[in-house]
Amino acid sequence: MSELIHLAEEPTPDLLEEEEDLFPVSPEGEGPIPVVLLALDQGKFDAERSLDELAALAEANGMQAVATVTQKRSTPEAATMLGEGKVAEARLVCLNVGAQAAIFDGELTGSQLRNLSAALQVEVIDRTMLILEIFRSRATTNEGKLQTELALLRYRLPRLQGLGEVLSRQGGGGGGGAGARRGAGETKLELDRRHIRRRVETLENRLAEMEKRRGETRRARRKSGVPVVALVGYTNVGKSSLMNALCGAEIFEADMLFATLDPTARRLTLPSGLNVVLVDTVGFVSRLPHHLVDAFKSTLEEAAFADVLVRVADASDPAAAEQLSVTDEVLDELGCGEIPRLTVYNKCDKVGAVPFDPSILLTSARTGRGLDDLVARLDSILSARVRRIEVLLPYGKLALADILRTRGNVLTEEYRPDGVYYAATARIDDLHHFEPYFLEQVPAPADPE
Ligand SMILES: Nc1nc2c(ncn2[C@@H]2O[C@H](COP(=O)(O)OP(=O)(O)OP(=O)(O)O)[C@@H](O)[C@H]2O)c(=O)[nH]1
Ligand SMILES: [Mg+2]
Repeated sequence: MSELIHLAEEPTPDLLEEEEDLFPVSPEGEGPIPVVLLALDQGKFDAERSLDELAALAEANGMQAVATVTQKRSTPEAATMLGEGKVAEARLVCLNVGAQAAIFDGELTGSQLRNLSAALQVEVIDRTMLILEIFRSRATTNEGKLQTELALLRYRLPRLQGLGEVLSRQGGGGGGGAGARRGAGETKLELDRRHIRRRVETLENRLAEMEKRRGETRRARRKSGVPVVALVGYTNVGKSSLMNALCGAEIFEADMLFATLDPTARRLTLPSGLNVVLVDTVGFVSRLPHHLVDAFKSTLEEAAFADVLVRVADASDPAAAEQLSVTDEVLDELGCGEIPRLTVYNKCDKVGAVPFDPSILLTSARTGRGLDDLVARLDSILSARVRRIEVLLPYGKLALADILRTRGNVLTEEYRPDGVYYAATARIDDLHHFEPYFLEQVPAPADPE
C-alpha cells in the first residue's frame, strides 16, 4: 500500500488537521483498550462468525475484545436491545474485566447508545461506528479521508445525544484534558450539532469538487480507450499486494492522464501487448449498511466503470465464499451487473491443494503463483478488442502513430526510407485508420463488436 504513488495529493490543511479523537483512544505507551462485545442473536445471521469479525475489527482499531455477552432473543428490547437481566450481566462483565468500552454488534439508535452507556457505565459504540472509524483511519487519499469523515459525522449526528463521553471529548476540541467530563447539557449538545452540521457542509462541498474532477479523469481515461481492470473484494484478501505483485516496479507515473488524480491506478501490459489500467479499490466488510456504501460510492465507482472486475477472495479463509457473496452484493448495488468478472483465490501459498472449481484461479501475491494465469485470463477477456498489426506509415501520416501509442501498444518502431514501420497492437475500432498501410493481411475480427 505504501508503495502506491500519491500524485496530486493537494493539501487541505484546515480540513485534515482538525482530526479529533472521536473514539476511545489508548493512552500512549499502553496496550490495546480492553473492550466487551455485546450481541443480540435473533437468528438472522451467523452471530458467532459476526462476533469473530467484530473482534477482528476491534483489534484493527487498537482494541482488544476481552469478553463477549450474547443474548439469544427474537425481539430486541426497545430501550437497550438486550434484556434487563443481560444488561446487568454485561455491566458486571465490564466491571470485572476492566473494560473501557463496549461494542454492540449491530446498529444502535441514539437513545439505545445513551441507555446502554448509562447502564454499563462505559462508552458504548456500535459496529457501524467501528467500521467507519477503521475506514477513516485507513483512508490514504484526501478524498478517502474526507469521505469517511463525512460518513462518520452523518452517522453520528442523529445519535449525538447518546454519545456523552466520546462527544464531550470531541467537543472539547482537544483541550480541556482527557478526564475533564463536560456536562451533556442542551447548550453543549446544540453547539456540537452546529459544529458537526457546519463541518458536514464543508466536507460535502469539498467532496463535490473532488468528485467532479474524478469524473473528468475517468472520462479522459475512457476516451483514451485503455481498458480498466478493477481489483475488488473483502478487506485484507490481498488486493493491494496483488496489484504490487502484478505491476512490480512499473509505477504508473509516465502517463499523466491516469496518474494525476488517482493514486491507486497502475499500468499493466498484458502478454498480448495490450495496456490496461489496474485499479485497486477499498475493501468490503459484511453488513456494511446501505447508506455507508453510498458514502464510499465515489471511491467504489472505479469498479462500476471497469471493463473487467477481478473478485479477490482469501483462499485460506473458511468464509471466503460468503465474503465473495458480500462483494457481489456491493457490486450489484453499484450497478456492476454487466461487467465481466474473474474470480481469484489469493494467498494460495497458505493452503494445501484445494479442489476448487476450475473456473476459479488460485494466486499468491507472495510467491507469484498463478499470476501468469491471471494476466492470461485478463488477456483472453480483453484481447478480443485488439489485433496485432504491422504497418508502414508514410512520413506524412505519422499522426496515426499516436493512436497506436496511446490506445494500443507499440512493440517495434523502425525508420525506413519510405516511412516508419510499426509492429503494434491496435484496438479493433481503430483498425480502419491503418488499413491502407498494412504490411500483412489482417484477418477480419472474429467477433465484430
Ligand atoms: N501468505 C500470503 N499473504 C498475503 C498474500 N497476499 C497478501 N497477503 C497478506 O495479506 C495482508 C493483506 O494484504 P493487502 O494487500 O493489504 O489486502 P487488501 O485486500 O488490499 O486489504 P484492504 O486494503 O484492507 O482491502 C497483508 O499482510 C499481506 O502481506 C498472499 O498471496 N499470501
Ligand atoms: Mg488494499
